[in-house]
Amino acid sequence: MAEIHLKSLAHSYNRNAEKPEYAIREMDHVWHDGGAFALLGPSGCGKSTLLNIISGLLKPSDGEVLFNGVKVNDILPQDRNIAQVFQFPVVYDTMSVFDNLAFPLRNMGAGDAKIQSKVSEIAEILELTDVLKKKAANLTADEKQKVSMGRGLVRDDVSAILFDEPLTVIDPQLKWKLRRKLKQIHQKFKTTMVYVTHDQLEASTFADKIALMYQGQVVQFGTPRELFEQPNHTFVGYFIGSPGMNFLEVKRCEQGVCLGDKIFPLNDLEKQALQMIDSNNLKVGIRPEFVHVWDDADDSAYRAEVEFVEDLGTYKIVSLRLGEHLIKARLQEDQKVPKEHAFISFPEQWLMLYIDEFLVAKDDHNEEN
Ligand SMILES: Nc1ncnc2c1ncn2[C@@H]1O[C@H](COP(=O)(O)OP(=O)(O)OP(=O)(O)O)[C@@H](O)[C@H]1O
Repeated sequence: MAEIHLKSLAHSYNRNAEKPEYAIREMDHVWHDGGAFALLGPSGCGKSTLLNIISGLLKPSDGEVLFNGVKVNDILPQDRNIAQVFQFPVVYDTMSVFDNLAFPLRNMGAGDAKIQSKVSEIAEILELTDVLKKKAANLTADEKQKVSMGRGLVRDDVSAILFDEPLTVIDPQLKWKLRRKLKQIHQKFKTTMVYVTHDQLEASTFADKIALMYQGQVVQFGTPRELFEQPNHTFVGYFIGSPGMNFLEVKRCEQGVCLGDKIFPLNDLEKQALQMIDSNNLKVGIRPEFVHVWDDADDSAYRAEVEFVEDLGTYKIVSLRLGEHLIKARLQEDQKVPKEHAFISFPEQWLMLYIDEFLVAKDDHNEEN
């Protein structure tokens, strides 16, 4: 197992072009030894590129990849001791399921007893025991992908296991089950695992920590809760949550920042940041879950017009018009649904200030990044 450090890493597929474009923009990132991580982000943000750089399928144009402090840039993929599971099954059709699973172990010279016990163990977890003797060619697509995953999981001496959207071809029912199984496997073997996905639910159920990528960089690395409660960039706010965070453009005013004639009070750190950074790109962000919706006026509440209500079964999302802004609020099942207008307020604790799209921390306890 290994700690994987990406040091001043950058990658361009057309580095020699007059104006090279960077799929990975310079970044530093550490995947700690033994963690279960998700690499989450929209299509084209650079997830697969990053994974292929770690496994060695791609050589970065700049920077270093370090495994436990040792530079591996020039080490071939097969010598990096990494297992990689791809989006589509990679199995040997002519071999039995047992032989497919045994393949990585035989390659490393494992003895028969070890092969037998590891293959049985992994087959049992992935519910492949009944098909061990079957030819891989005769399996369903789901089963083939389980075999592919099993081949990634069967060795316990790997530095890391990289999963590149491994559940794409899997039936939705089984997807959920396999995610739980992967989590169990991680808890049992504690191998460093990096799981690429563009699905936030998949990332949150699998990973202890999520690296959210945007335009070739990791913009936030934290627990699912940290990404939800304190998105450190407006993109994280938009991308995480369903629906995403509300952002309101605000202006500087004497007591803090203002939306029309309403003042959003700031704490000392936020005020300091506002003084230090000379920018008028100012936004406040609040999650729909934290917007309070009232029937009656109150000093701190804004009157907003109800535009529409979406009923999502166990909760409702109400869209409220406040001047030029459309604000979404999440109402619990038992909450009264406003008809034409409502009063909304934003609890200070959950109101975040963004300057030039970056969060101004409310306190000094910076999360490890
Ligand atoms: N082989 C390649 N040659 C040139 N450009 C590439 C190549 N592979 C990827 N790119 C570009 O690099 C950027 C990052 O792509 P990458 O596939 O890493 O993103 P991704 O986040 O994995 O996307 P997806 O979720 O759609 O797979 C994109 O702009 C893509 O067009």
